[in-house]
Amino acid sequence: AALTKPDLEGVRAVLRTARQQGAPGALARIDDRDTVYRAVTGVADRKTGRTISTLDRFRIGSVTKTFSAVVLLQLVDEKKLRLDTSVNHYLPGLLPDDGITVRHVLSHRSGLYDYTNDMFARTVPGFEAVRTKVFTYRELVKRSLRHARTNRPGAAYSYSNTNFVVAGMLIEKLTGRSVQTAYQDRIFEPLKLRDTFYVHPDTKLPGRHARGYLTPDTPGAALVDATRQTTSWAQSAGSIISTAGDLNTFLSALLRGKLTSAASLDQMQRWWKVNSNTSYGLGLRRRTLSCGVSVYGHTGAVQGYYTYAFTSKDGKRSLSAAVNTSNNGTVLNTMFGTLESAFCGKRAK
Ligand SMILES: CC1(C)S[C@@H]2[C@H](NC(=O)CCCC[C@H](NC(=O)C[NH3+])C(=O)[O-])C(=O)N2[C@H]1C(=O)[O-]
Repeated sequence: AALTKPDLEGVRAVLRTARQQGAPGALARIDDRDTVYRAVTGVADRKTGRTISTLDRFRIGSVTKTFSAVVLLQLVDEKKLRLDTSVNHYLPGLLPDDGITVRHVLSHRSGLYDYTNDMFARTVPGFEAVRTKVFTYRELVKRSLRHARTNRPGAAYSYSNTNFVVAGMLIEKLTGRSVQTAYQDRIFEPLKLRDTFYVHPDTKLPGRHARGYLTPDTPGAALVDATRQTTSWAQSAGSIISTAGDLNTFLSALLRGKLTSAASLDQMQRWWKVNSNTSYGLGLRRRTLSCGVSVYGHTGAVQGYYTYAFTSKDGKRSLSAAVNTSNNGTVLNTMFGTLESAFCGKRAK
């Protein structure tokens, strides 16, 4: 059934609320077939007061995981990788359990502990300790393996950044090139995502961008400008920089079958139930909204930025929304409302 018209006023109201709840700036862009809707409120830069724009680039956090999953599914299409084969077959000796397969990793069912739990237990000290650090993939996996696994391979969903660090290692091993080259050659270039970059370990966001502000754990404490960081703690799990428009192009192309075979897109959508309205496939989330419409994409949380990037089943309507703050659960929850307004339209009065 055709979607009801997006409720742009509803999106604007959500962004205003997010700003009242502590986001310096908020933006949203809906691409609905050939119609573009834009909404912004607040500032990209608290010092200069520059108004935020949907043209501003920002860190997309774990929306990066969908890009990494797409590259690996393209390698499946090229017969270089099998989803139900052990990770250790491709990366001998990496993991302590040969039973962990590529599919377990991409669906957060490997049981590998999330090293960021330790790293960011205390938000600002944790961030300051790593913001200029450069980690190897192996160092990050090693941090994870200091802990017991959360579940037997395949037995349960347990979100872990470690899984998409392993995904990055698989990409580099199987292509013989960096993940930056893989993203650029396989996704950014073909889709002409001119505002999308993987610059790790450079700390700067290229060109026009929103500055990101980390909310400290202490209520009322001043925001911390977190814009400059290597994001080396994240890499193939969370280091891509993009814009709302490019993310909409990416997710629409993905769901319209432009990036992988139909068989691989089906594999990405073999859903594991996370809670009553959310399921996870392979680097892809499905959210079922109050109006019964399901949307497909990912969310992201990286110091200074929250992102929602989702598209309809046929890829014809996409919404990306972002705020330039993080560690503010109220704002993260409020921003879910952009999905409701974009895909469910005006609430029936
Ligand atoms: C599951 C999530 C929300 S968390 C996960 C990943 N981001 C991280 O793991 C970083 C978490 C620390 C970020 C930091 N928080 C703290 O330090 C809290 N002590 C902040 O808010 O800036 C990402 O992105 N994912 C989101 C996702 O997939 O939606």
